[in-house]
Amino acid sequence: MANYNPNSEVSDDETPQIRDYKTSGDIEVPDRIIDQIIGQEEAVETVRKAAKQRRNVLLIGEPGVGKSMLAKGMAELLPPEELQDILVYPNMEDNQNPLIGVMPAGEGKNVVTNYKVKAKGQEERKNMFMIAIISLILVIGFVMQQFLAAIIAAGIVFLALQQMKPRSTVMVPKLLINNNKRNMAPFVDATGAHAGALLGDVRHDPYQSGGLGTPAHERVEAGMIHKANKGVLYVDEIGSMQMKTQQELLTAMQEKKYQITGQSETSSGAMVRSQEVPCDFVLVASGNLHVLEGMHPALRSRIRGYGYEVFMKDSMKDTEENRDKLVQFVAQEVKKDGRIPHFSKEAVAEIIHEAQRRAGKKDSLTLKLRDLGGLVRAAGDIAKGEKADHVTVDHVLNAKKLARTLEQQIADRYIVQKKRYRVFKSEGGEVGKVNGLAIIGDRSGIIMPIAAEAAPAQSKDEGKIIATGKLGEIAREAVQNVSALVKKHTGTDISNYDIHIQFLQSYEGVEGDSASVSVATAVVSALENIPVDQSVALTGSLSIRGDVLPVGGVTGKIEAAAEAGIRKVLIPKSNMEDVLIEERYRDKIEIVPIENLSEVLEHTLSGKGKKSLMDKMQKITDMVPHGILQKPATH
Ligand SMILES: Nc1ncnc2c1ncn2[C@@H]1O[C@H](COP(=O)(O)OP(=O)(O)OP(=O)(O)O)[C@@H](O)[C@H]1O
Repeated sequence: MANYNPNSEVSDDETPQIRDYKTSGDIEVPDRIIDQIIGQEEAVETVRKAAKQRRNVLLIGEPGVGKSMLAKGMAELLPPEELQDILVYPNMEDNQNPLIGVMPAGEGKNVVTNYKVKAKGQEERKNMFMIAIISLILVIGFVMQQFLAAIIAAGIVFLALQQMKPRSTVMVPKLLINNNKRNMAPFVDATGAHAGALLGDVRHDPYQSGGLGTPAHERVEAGMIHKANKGVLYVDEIGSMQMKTQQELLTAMQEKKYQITGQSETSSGAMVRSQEVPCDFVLVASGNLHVLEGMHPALRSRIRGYGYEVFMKDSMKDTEENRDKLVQFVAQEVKKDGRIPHFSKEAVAEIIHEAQRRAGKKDSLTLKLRDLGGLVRAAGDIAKGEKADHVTVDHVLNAKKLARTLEQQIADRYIVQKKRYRVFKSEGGEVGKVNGLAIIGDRSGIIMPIAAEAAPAQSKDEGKIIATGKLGEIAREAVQNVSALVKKHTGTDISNYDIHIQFLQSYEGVEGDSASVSVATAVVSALENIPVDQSVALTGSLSIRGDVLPVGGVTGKIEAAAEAGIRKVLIPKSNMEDVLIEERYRDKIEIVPIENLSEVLEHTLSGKGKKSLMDKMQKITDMVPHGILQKPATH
């Protein structure tokens, strides 16, 4: 693995020497979608196997990691020679039950053409007959010098024949599924489709009686399950599909054929029901883990029993081989976009650097490639706007500033607003108030100020923990965890107090489980009446033993703290290797690794009372060397 230090500026010798190329334009992009999928080797392998055996697949994973790409790739692997055309014929015996014809792809069009020729011939013969009769009447009338009578008689005969003229006996079938000239099995994305679009429908006809209406067979519309016959039917977020529709989907999957009927009960289409229409598709369902909750159990068990379930990766190891794949990814995205210039080698390296940052953990590269593709396009647009020959590092850096996600923009606004209204401070000391850190969305950090107040318990039996809002549960848990520690080591019994916890102006989308260390600090400060240094912000999850456990999104949190003017940030020691903050923040903020609550208090508490509390704790630590409150490390 090349010694690529992401925390330093990209320079020549740090640029991954992955391939001999000048710009991404020199990189070959594979033709097949399946070969373009990066970092999901197991999933690709499974899909290859599933395609061979025509098995259904359930893909579970984060958004934008390549689920729909895999489904498309699978369609490419299915044999196109099996494709069929499907025709709907009128049923002379039962108009409401149109007949279905299936033939190899390409033949359907010829059949319809033959029928049209026949129908046209029949129509022409009928018209000739009518013209002959009318001409005869007119000739006889003229010969008998009865002009008016002849014209009237011709008119009456014309109308009578028109009225009596039987409907053409040759009714042209409708080409329901046309696979003519298709060189790949169909890929049909049925995400969010309603029942009619998915299962087929029969259109309403207001003139259904009296012979004026459109024949039933012409009103039959194929559903996506039929269009996906011999190909792939892809349904993302399958759990949000109505249960009844999922049930019907399962039936179609098992039977491999499904009758088409009008989906609306009040429509005349509901009276029509076609013969069974083939729908021999492979289902590729996808979504995140929550999707399983909304999934019909029988459908899930069908896939489990007769198919494959795949959990997609959201990051890959940071190896030279995998960085190579990201080079290919950049080339692919540029080619797919078709309008932006190619990337210089250094600009590609900057994208790889961003992939490392976005992975949020040590030695990893993100596989949330839809988002990374967004950065590629944004940088490309900037370069194109400047009429540059290729995209440079500066273009990528500018794109990172400009193409901020919604969550990043919300996070920025939060910082500005909270600063303006002084919801948090970045200097001085305050009792019971802590600058916690949280993440919104994927990786955007925000300051989440937490305030605690301790008052003697109102109830005689036991004090209460009063914490409201979405994060209340986390606060209660954190206080419960810390209560044993506090009692044992400071002598203060939390149960004698009512503890109020408030997340100041917290945002609903915040992931809060990493706030427990901050909550505990706020509570200790409030109970002991010792101020907390407001130039410090912290994140970490607290165990009941007082250990600080790792959390997610440390890079985003540290950057948010630096942005907010905080000078020191405490993060779990085990997260240190996940830190990949941008160069511009490096001198602004000190990052301190913490392992236990003692260290947290050592770095956060300030002023009067701190020394005596720490001394008290130190004594106990000396007595219990491997206890919960270990000796604070010196940093
Ligand atoms: N593993 C990957 N390899 C290459 N490109 C990828 C990969 N994952 C995502 N992409 C890029 O991101 C785009 C979106 O990916 P895709 O639609 O397959 O994601 P998804 O997992 O289906 O997401 P969602 O569930 O939100 O639809 C792709 O068109 C491709 O440009």
